[in-house]
Amino acid sequence: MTQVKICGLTDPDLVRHAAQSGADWIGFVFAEASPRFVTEPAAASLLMQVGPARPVALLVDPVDEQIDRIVGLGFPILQLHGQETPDRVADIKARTGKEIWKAIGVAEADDLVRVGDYAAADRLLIDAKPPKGADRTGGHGLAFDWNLLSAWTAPRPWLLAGGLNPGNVADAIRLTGAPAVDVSSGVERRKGVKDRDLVSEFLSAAKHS
Ligand SMILES: O=C(O)c1ccccc1N[C@@H]1O[C@H](COP(=O)(O)O)[C@@H](O)[C@H]1O
Repeated sequence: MTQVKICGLTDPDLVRHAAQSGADWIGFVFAEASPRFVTEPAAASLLMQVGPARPVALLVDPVDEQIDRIVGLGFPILQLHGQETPDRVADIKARTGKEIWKAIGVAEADDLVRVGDYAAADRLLIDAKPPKGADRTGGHGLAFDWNLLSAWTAPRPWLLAGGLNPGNVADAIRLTGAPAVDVSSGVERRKGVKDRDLVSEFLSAAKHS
């Protein structure tokens, strides 16, 4: 069954709802430019609501001090969504011993070549590139051309992200063979505010495809 991450939750009821509805992972965004930003104290309290889902800390080019604080909160998984190099990802893996995900922005076939360099990442998150001049590296609700993945062999476990929603996630899984998917904007009616029904619909569509 396809695994699902719901990312960018800020409300304890929604965290409980996503977990009880079958989300495998729940993501918390520690990037201040994001409309889904959570402070570390807020995250500490949201973490108590994740139930059987696994929490993921989304970080953008984090310094060591931030990493240490986030690990101290109890996050078992760090999603690196900035310009982290393969060496920096390896450093963070060695420093924390935690499960590390590395997001890769894709717009053309060449973008997939460099994923092989990220040998220290436990999982790759294949996402659309942000629009030019954007103030943040993800969470724009934009998809890339999924056909780029149809003949791609992933070097390690991976998730598909970027512009997914309840209406397109089944097609995306069918076309790309993604074993796991990640959504943020596609389960919101207002930017940064998750919608219970859309979260349920997304989980149902992804899990039944
Ligand atoms: O969600 C954000 O605001 C965000 C900010 C900075 C980096 C990444 C962010 N979100 C991640 O972007 C992808 C795709 O999101 P969307 O579904 O297209 O809105 C996803 O991995 C989010 O975790």
